[in-house]
Amino acid sequence: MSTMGYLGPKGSFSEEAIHLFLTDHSEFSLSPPQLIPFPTISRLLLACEEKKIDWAFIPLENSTEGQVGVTMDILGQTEHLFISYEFVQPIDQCLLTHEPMPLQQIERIYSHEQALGQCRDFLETHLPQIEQITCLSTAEAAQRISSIRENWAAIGPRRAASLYNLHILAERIQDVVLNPTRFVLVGHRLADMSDGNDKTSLLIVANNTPGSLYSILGEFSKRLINLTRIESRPSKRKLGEYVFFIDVDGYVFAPPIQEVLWALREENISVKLLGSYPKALPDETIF
Ligand SMILES: O=C(O)C(=O)C[C@]1(C(=O)O)C=C[C@@H](O)C=C1
Repeated sequence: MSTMGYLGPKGSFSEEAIHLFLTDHSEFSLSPPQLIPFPTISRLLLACEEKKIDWAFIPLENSTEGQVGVTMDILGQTEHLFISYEFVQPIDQCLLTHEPMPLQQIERIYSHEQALGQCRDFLETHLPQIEQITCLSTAEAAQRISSIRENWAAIGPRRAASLYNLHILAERIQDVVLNPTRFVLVGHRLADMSDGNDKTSLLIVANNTPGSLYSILGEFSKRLINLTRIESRPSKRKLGEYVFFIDVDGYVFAPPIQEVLWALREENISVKLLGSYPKALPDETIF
């Protein structure tokens, strides 16, 4: 039986998404993986890198709050991991308490930083000046408040309420109704080419010289390769130095992408392949 890790404990958005992902992907149905919760995304990815687990299912970005920095940084540092699938899941945030109570009675609010960020307007409007406590996941927040009978609240998934015996005081409190998160499944080998609807994720370290990013993007543009995402993260070496996460349409062994990789190598630009995998959503989908 294979093993698949996720950000736990039970009742996290990651756990909810992993179940839906597995239902959608029949290739896992003959022999469903054993699901293993991890307390942090770093530990999860490092366990996968060290081959203690076969797969890691991790959040990468959210439409409201943006990139999950830790996922991007560690994916950039690991050497033997590839993104094999992506999965997009709508996220509805709930306000969870022990029992029904007026909002004004809440004294503290616990959640994961992504969830707090996704509900910033709600918190500013309805719970200004309330102490916010950042937890390792939304489910960990629900678990923490469930064991202490204070006027504390957690923000997290609806399912966490039933698992941790909490009351749902408010639903869909995220600032934007459509609030999808993109998760990726990371494993040890490059995925095979699919039916032609693949994308390739690359990490590119641009030189800090005039026009460097422009010339990198030019290599894709010259070959009519469509870029679907470009994000930067600090290089962590020097203030103002960045690395770029670029997603492009196509499988990595497609000749135009191979030509770009050769051209960049000739310009001494370092490129790391993060994976080539089937796109989760058709191009025209607006979430
Ligand atoms: O805290 C959780 O429940 C998670 O699974 C993590 C996470 C994230 O890091 O993006 C997953 C989906 C939501 O966007 C909020 C939190």
